[in-house]
Amino acid sequence: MAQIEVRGLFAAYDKADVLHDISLDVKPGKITCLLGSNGAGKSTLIRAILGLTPPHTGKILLDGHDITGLPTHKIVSRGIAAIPEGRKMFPKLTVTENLRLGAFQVADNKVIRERMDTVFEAFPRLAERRDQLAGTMSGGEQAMVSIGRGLMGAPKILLIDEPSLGLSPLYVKENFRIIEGIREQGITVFLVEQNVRQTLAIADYGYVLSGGKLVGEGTAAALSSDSAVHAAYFG
Ligand SMILES: Nc1ncnc2c1ncn2[C@@H]1O[C@H](COP(=O)(O)OP(=O)(O)OP(=O)(O)O)[C@@H](O)[C@H]1O
Repeated sequence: MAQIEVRGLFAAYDKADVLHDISLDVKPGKITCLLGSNGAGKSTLIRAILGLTPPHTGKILLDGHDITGLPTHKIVSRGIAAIPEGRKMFPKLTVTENLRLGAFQVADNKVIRERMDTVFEAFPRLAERRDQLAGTMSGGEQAMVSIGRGLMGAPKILLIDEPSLGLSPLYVKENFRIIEGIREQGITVFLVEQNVRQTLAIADYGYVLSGGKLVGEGTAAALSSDSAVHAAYFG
């Protein structure tokens, strides 16, 4: 069974229709990607899953339970964490303080310390810079803080919105390697991206969104050799 099932979803902002009849599955322990160019509706789908932009038609199931229309805090408390586009963080707080905020619902300091140790193991650079103000870190390091903060909630599912945005190729490579490591920990990943080549190199399965509609899907290997995907994204 898929961990997230989206069925016949339509979503709109006021009168502007954005998503049309979206159905997709996010399988447990896999990296599922959603590829699409600017304005395709990728972030809107993440918002719909999180209950921030509830769909006007269609359903979203989490582990077989209907979560459509639930408030965001209830959805998040069922084990979904989201890493927003643009590495939103608190620039005047240290790395440790930013990470701590990712576990705000946890009262036990021992649990918090253990989770932080796990994050520092995954990101040795954050361990070295744990007392640095996050706003003074490089873009790639801020991306690590952002992913690390998501992991502090010990999610079952991580929704990641365009982690490669604005990063140098070296940092993109490093962050994508980290996302592969997240899958190795058994965490389900839904990765929304424009960077087709790098995304398909780590994903298991993918969907292609264009103008708010799904125009393709398949295994990462199949999508890599799909002529329509190539025409749309590789030029
Ligand atoms: N709050 C909003 N109110 C009205 N329209 C919106 C709002 N947010 C997004 N849109 C519109 O919805 C469409 C899809 O936007 P969305 O952010 O989901 O696309 P995206 O694929 O994530 O794009 P990008 O890669 O540029 O972030 C766009 O036409 C955008 O202008």
